[in-house]
Amino acid sequence: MPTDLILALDVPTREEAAPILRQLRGSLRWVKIGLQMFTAHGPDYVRAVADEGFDIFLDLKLHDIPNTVAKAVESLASLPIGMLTLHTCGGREMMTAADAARRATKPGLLLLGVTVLTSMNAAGLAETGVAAAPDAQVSRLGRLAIDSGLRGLVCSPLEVTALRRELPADVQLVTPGIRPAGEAGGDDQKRIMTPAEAARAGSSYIVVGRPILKAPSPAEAAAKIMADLRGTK
Ligand SMILES: O=c1ccn([C@@H]2O[C@H](COP(=O)(O)O)[C@@H](O)[C@H]2O)c(=O)[nH]1
Repeated sequence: MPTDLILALDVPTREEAAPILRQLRGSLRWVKIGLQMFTAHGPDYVRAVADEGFDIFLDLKLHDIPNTVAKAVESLASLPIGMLTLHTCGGREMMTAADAARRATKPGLLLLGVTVLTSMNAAGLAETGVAAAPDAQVSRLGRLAIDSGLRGLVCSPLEVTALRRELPADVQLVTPGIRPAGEAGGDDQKRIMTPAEAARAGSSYIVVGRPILKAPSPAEAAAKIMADLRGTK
């Protein structure tokens, strides 16, 4: 399957998001609504963006005790979402409970396990008590997630080649940490690749926020990234 683009809609207001969505309607399928927009505008905003014709990736990165996460999945099941994230470091019991709730309430939902945030490097991991290198920790958490019933992961594109060797072929690998050539550095993302590199590595989807949102023309920036993705297939 060709790699597809997901726009991370990380802006403060609906008014700021509206012209960006208007420009991308018809060319872009997936929009990621994350903590910034969800905490400000809530479930109604998810419904509103879906009503505009976009598929929704709800990136809430759930991480709590198993019962609480399972109940959150049940509550979110009434929303028009196609993907939802939880943190794999919540452990096997939490992921199994979340997946059981998904099967019972919204079987078509793809639950994605966030492995190691793309803003973390080895030094950052070590500060949290994780001695493993990021790629080793991603492999460990990725295998645990798939073993717990999940069919998709969020990781850096740098880890995709190794995960493709280790995991079943149908596992969806969603990769933020994308920076177009010449745009690397100067922000919080640490484990990065260009769109074309991520596609060649085997990402199912790439997630891009600021390189599109802060571009003089978000529509042109997104079109360029989509052309880069098509050029790799
Ligand atoms: O490990 C992760 C998990 C999620 N994200 C999210 O992706 C986007 C990336 O946005 P950029 O502006 O392109 O950096 C953002 O919404 C993050 O919450 C991630 O970056 N890394």
